[in-house]
Order: sequence, then structure tokens, then C-alpha cells
Amino acid sequence: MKIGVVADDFTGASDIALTLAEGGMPTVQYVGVPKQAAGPDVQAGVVALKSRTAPVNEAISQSLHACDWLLEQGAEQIIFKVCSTFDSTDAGNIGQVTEALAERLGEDRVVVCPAFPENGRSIYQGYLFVKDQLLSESGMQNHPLTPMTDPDLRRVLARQTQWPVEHIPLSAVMSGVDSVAEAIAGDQRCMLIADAVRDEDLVTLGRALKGRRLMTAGSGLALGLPANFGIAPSDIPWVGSNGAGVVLSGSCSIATREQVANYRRVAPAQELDADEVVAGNYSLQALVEWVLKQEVPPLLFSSADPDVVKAAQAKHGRQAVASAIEELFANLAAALSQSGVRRIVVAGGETSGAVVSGLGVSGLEIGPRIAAGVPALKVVGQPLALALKSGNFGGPDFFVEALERLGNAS
Ligand SMILES: Nc1ncnc2c1ncn2[C@@H]1O[C@H](COP(=O)(O)OP(=O)(O)O)[C@@H](O)[C@H]1O
Ligand SMILES: O=C(O)[C@@H](O)C(=O)COP(=O)(O)O
Repeated sequence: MKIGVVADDFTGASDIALTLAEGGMPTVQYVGVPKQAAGPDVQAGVVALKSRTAPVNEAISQSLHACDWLLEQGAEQIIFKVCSTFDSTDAGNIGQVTEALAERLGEDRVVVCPAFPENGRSIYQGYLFVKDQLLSESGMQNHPLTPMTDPDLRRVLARQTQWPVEHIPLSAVMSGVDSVAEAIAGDQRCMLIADAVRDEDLVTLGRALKGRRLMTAGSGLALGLPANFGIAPSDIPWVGSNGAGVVLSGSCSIATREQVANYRRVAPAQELDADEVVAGNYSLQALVEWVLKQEVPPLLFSSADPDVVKAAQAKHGRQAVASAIEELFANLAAALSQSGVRRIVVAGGETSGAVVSGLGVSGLEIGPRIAAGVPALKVVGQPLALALKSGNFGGPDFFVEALERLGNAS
């Protein structure tokens, strides 16, 4: 293994796994820290955790455990994969986990760069933009678990770490590899938010990071890394899994809500109401039976507008409602797969974490892209294909495209 990734959620893990696989590295996504060694051919290992919203100490211990396993597999470089919208709260935990990993790896100066231009996430003057809007005006200010209300990543990160936070401006990045290397060099330990607005900027940063032990990043920064190991881009083979399909959507992000609205027009759909979920009023068996009798892959969704989400949270508590919905999706996925469903499209990072845990998956083979940041996935040892879609990724017809892609041969 050359590159090891500690990913703070499951959609994020498959996002960066796709970038590394497209970059030519045989890549496997692990679900949690494996008990056994990685296969001898794996060049990039991505350990998917569900630590993004975990308490700081738990996130640190899970991340260190993952890092240690990756180092044991021979990883020369560790990426702490965080969200391209820097999803976190003032309590953490990107800063604290970065500190802990840096101490473990003996790294004093850590570049932090969540930019992902292909999906509209760029960083300029330390501010994160989503397309043409500041992060805090992009809809992410309404996220159910990690509302992002401050677009200045230097301030956001400074609230999560004792380390000084510095900045690598776009002018330095555009000046090339040497100028970035100069900005990274220094005696004082710090985290450096790096500007990047184009893929070329990420490639420059990636080249300047050759030999560094740690970086904290979105999937974009991985664009430039395989080349540091002399590896060239390649096509990813795929043999799809045909059979019954379903879409499970627990994401309340803007892109997902549009995808839900569109898919409802062409397929049977059932909304899962948060109050009813918390009250335990849904029968798993009835939902499974409903899915199995549909001719077109149906949609089950709890995705709702911000005012509906806020009302449910005020009534039941933010974490309680999220956990109840995640548990229902996890149980549903397990029951559906046991009943013969072979293609599952999931929308939402936390939701994906719950679903994959419910399915009892240990590893995922990375297939070709369905959309930027979203690969087709094959479950190791099960006849099941998955798509784990980040809340804000994918075009308006993503669910149709994903179901088709999962079923097809490449
Ligand atoms: N109707 C709802 N009310 C309150 N919380 C919800 C509702 N639907 C989903 N959630 C919760 O919101 C969170 C969405 O997060 P996630 O799945 O990561 O989506 P995204 O990828 O858009 O961030 C999950 O924890 C989910 O259980
Ligand atoms: O970097 C990204 O945006 C994604 O890879 C990611 O982490 C998405 O998280 P969710 O939006 O919570 O799915």
C-alpha cells in the first residue's frame, strides 16, 4: 500500500477512492478498520469511518486506529479525508483529529485543503465557495448535523485546534510547486489552509506534497498524488449486478431534495415521516413488501426541507431524530438485501454509514464513476452493488443514472 486514507464518512470514502482508482491505483474501501491485512495488490486503502459527527475523543481514537492499520499495510502517506464543504462544528473534529494524526506521524506542518472544483468547491483567500456562493450561503448553513455558518476556513479550523492556522494563498499555488513547497516549509508547527480554484491547483499542491506524511483534504487533492508514485490514470473495470433495485434517501441537502423530487415523478415513492420514525410506527416488513412489489425501483426517503427538519429536531432532539432515521434505513437495507434486492442507491453520508453497517459489509470494490465523486461499488463477498451519494453530489437525474450504472457491464 502506498496511500492510506482515513475518511470521516462513507460517501467521502468512496469519493476519494474513485479519484485514486481513476488515478491508476488499485483501491479498496474498507468499512471500519479491518481485522486482517490488505491484499498484496492494493495500492490505496481507504478506511471509512463514521466519525464526522462523533465526540472528539471517539473520532481521535477511531482515526488513530485506522492510521495505525494503514501504516502496518505499508502506507507511506496518510490523507485525512474530510468533506469538501468542511462539515464539522465548533466542537470539532477536523482540527483535533488532524492534530492527533500529525503527532502520530511526526508531521509538524499539515496542509488542509477541501477544494473540489469539479463539484464547485473552491477556496480563495481562505474562504470556501460552493459554486458562486459562500459556504455559509450555499444551503450548508441548514445542514441537519453540521450547519456551516462561517465560510472562512482559517477561523473554522482555528476553533478546533490549538495549533496556529496559516494560509497558502492562490498566488503561491499558481506560482508552482517550488513556491508551494516554500510555503509549507518552516520550523513552527501549524496547519495551512491552501487555496485552490482549479484542478491544476490541486495537482500543483499534490506534487508539492510528495514525501509528506499527512494531509487533511477533500478528494480533489488526491488528483495529483498517484503521479508522485509514478502511477498513471487507468480505466476501472465493472461488471454490474442486475436484479431488484431501491433508492434510500436520508440526505436533506439541496441537490438530494431535487433528485428526490425528480425521481418521484418516474418511480413509486414513500416518504418516511420523522415523527412516525421516532415513534417506531413503521413496520419493517410492510416497507419491504411494498418495495418488493414495485416494478420500477422505488424510493424511500426522509429527505425534507429545512423548516420540516428543524421542527422535528425541536420536538425530539437533533441526534435522536437522526439516529432513529439512520437505524430505520440500516434495518431496511439489511432486510431488503436478504429479500433479494441487488442494487441499492443511498443518498447521504451519515445515511450511507448506517446502511453499510446494517448490511454487514466489510469491504467495497471501486467501480467506475456514476457522477463526479460517486463511484459504482461492489460489496465484497455479496452479490450486491451500491452507490453511496454525498448529499450535494450528482445531477438532477442521479437516481436513474445510478440504478442504470449499477446494473450495466462497462
Ligand atoms: N426529516 C428529517 N428530519 C430530521 N433529520 C433528518 C431527516 N431526514 C434525515 N435526517 C437526518 O439528517 C442527516 C443527514 O445527513 P447525511 O445522511 O450525512 O446527508 P448529507 O450527505 O446530505 O449530509 C442524517 O443523520 C439523517 O438521519
Ligand atoms: O467531499 C465531499 O463533499 C464528499 O466526499 C463528502 O464527504 C460528502 O459528505 P456528505 O455530504 O455528508 O455525504
